[in-house]
Amino acid sequence: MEKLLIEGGQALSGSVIISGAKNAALPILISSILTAEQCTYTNVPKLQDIGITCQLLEQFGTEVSANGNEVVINAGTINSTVAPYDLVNRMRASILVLGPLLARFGHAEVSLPGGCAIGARPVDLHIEGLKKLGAEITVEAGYVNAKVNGRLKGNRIYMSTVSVGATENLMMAAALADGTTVIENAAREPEIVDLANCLNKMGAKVTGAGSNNIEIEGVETLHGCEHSIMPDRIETGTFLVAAAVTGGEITCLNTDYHLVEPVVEKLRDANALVTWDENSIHLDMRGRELKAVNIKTLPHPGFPTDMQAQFTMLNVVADGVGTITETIFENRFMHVPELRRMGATIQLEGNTAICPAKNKLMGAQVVSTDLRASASLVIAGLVAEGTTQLDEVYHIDRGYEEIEKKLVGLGAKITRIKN
Ligand SMILES: CC(=O)N[C@H]1[C@@H](OP(=O)(O)OP(=O)(O)OC[C@H]2O[C@@H](n3ccc(=O)[nH]c3=O)[C@H](O)[C@@H]2O)O[C@H](CO)[C@@H](O)[C@@H]1O
Ligand SMILES: C=C(OP(=O)(O)O)C(=O)O
Repeated sequence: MEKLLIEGGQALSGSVIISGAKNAALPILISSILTAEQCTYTNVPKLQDIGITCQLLEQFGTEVSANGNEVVINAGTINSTVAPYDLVNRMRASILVLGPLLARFGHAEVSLPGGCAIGARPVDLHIEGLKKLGAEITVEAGYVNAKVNGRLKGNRIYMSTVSVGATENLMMAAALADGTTVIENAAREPEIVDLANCLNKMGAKVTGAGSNNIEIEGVETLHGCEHSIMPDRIETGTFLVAAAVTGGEITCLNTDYHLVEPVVEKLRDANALVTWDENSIHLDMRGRELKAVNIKTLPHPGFPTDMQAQFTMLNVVADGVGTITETIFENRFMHVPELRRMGATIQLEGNTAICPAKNKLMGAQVVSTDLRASASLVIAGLVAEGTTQLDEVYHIDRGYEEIEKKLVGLGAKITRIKN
């Protein structure tokens, strides 16, 4: 198992290039299933989850070639519509293959992803939505078996809970359906907009992405495309928080302020000086006292749950009382016991984490439990006195491209130990 060793005490300083967004790249790579023509994607982050997605696509018979941050996929050669448990259980977003496989081939057999460290994460909305489009679906022996006679049929789908993944799955399925689909109470995340833009380049007719009513006029076939993945707003936010917490000064390049507005607002509440231009964001915390903030996670454009752990960590070392309420996932405070091992005082009351006062952290051996929990522990290691050993770093490799290389470039002392 690989570990990260982090020597605390360096203020981050300099520029960092932000990678393409994991959460946009996953559905977009999967959308290649919808066409028999070649699709070329650029600015794809080199991440463990991208590797698993490529393996999953290859398992269907798709031809995939990756060169740096470019991935070329030809799904004209698909000869299987089965997504097996051993790949799906390594990455929950694998469930996104269900809609595209069903829409193009009329059948799909996809393992249920199951829960993960942050919550039960059911897929009922994906299944109910596809049924509304005319699919016959049964769940047996841990697999979702879906089929349709002929094409899926466009319909009105009201989502009782705002779900990013279900919105994406249904958008992709509806793109090849017969007739028009309207997804009401759709998720509004920027990654949904990136997927819609990519689908439209393939000849789909999607309007309203980014609002809570998305309309998809189905077409008979889609064609290949070239698409550059949007910047990762969560990676951007994570570097900004790391710079704020260490009292540093950084510029995030190849990103977009509009993607991280809710995060930047909270950094300003925390007393950071933040400025931006068209594709960079600058944060300066030198000589400024970090202040605790109050946050409630919400679907976009609210504050993103994927930045909750990093801000919980910020509150641990900030002046004043900070309160963080998690409303999206029922178990997303796995970082709290690990932060406590480093000296953090955090009270957990239901779905709220209260940091009553400023703490001084000491390096310790801690363990990654999930992707963003790991990010918060890396940030903790950057400010703690002494050395922090972060175990099970594969979690962080799911979502941060070359994390230690980027941090070292900003002056951090961090090394990876490969056993
Ligand atoms: C690959 C990807 O893009 N992952 C993101 C995506 O996950 P994901 O798409 O899995 O998250 P959802 O938006 O679907 O989940 C939101 C809430 O809806 C619930 N739910 C979801 C589907 C369903 O069928 N039934 C149901 O009850 C979930 O348990 C959760 O409580 O959005 C989350 C919320 O912004 C982010 O934290 C993840 O980083
Ligand atoms: C929860 C996350 O991802 P996933 O949905 O892939 O587990 C995340 O990116 O923070």
